[in-house]
Amino acid sequence: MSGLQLKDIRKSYGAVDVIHGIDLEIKQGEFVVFVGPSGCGKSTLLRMIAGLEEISGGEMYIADRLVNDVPPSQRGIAMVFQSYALYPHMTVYDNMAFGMRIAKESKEEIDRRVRSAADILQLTKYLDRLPKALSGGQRQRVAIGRAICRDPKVFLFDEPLSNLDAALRVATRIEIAKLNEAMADTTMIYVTHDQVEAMTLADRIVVLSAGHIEQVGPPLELYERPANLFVARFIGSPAMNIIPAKIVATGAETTVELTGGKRDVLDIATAASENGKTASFGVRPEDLRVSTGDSFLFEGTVAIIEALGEVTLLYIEGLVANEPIIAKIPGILDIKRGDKVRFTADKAKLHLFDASGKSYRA
Ligand SMILES: Nc1ncnc2c1ncn2[C@@H]1O[C@H](COP(=O)(O)OP(=O)(O)OP(=O)(O)O)[C@@H](O)[C@H]1O
Repeated sequence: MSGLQLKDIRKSYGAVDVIHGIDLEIKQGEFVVFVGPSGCGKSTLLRMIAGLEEISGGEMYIADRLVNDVPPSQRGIAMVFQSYALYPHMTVYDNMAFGMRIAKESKEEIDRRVRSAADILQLTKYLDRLPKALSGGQRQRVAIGRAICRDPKVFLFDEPLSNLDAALRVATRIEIAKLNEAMADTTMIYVTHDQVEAMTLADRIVVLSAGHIEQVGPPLELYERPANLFVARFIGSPAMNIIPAKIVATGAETTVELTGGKRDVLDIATAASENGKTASFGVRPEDLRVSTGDSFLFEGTVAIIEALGEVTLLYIEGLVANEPIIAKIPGILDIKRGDKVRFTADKAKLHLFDASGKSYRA
């Protein structure tokens, strides 16, 4: 049984098209994270799944039932927002029980579900408290608990951790990961700006840009094999370094000439027709190593050093105009500002994209 199916889903506000035809199948029990730059349509898509926004075109199925015209309350979904929206005058217990009381569930069933949700979220000892006597993280857990009590088929999260401070974010993120394990049959869809949340929580990440899907896949697949420049730059922090290049030899391996004239051989196959074309050479900051020998990918002058103890970030100038190349090297380095440094990386970690941004590896 399919958890959720989106077929050519579209959204327009008047004459403005914001979602341009999304096709996506989400399995029951899967945890899917939507990421993308501000304004790409993540929230709009989530709100269409919830039934809070009308669908302008296409078909949406939840558990194999067409839901385009089904009201939110009958879709079997529960949504958790960044603002927890608890009732301030009600205890934690009553906040969690509220929806079930409206739905006229029996007292016993309400009690069973509230206590089970409180147990999963470690809220049992707070059940008699009012929201004002809870921390932000605890309040967000109550909001999640309230959603669990509805026993949804699909759980939607719209940046649920963005109002929490750093330590609480981590703790609540771990709670959500545990919740996902405890509710293995419940499909979860999660919108975030946070790379770590996306990478750690998702079974699959959906990268959106300007109302369409750029790539869908497990987090490490997107990290290791981005299908295009957009995904390469979006997944990973600091972002992948991109150096303009020209293809000068093709075949099972490809030789490129970087801006500045250095030639490198990549173990990426290209067709003869690609010879002479402009391309983008990519390497992640954490994949770069300082080279002491004659073999290196490129060299540049160190403009800024950020020594964080655990790692050192080197900002290298002289290769790409107005955009330093960043190297993230473990430990503390004996390198000074102004030093000329050569860098290398494993061949398997190098990326090459064509002029339209498509990866030659994919
Ligand atoms: N009611 C509306 N009328 C017109 N345009 C809208 C409306 N709501 C959203 N939009 C537009 O739709 C696009 C998608 O918005 P949406 O909020 O889904 O983006 P998002 O990816 O969630 O952004 P953010 O990360 O900033 O929350 C944006 O360009 C936005 O300006």
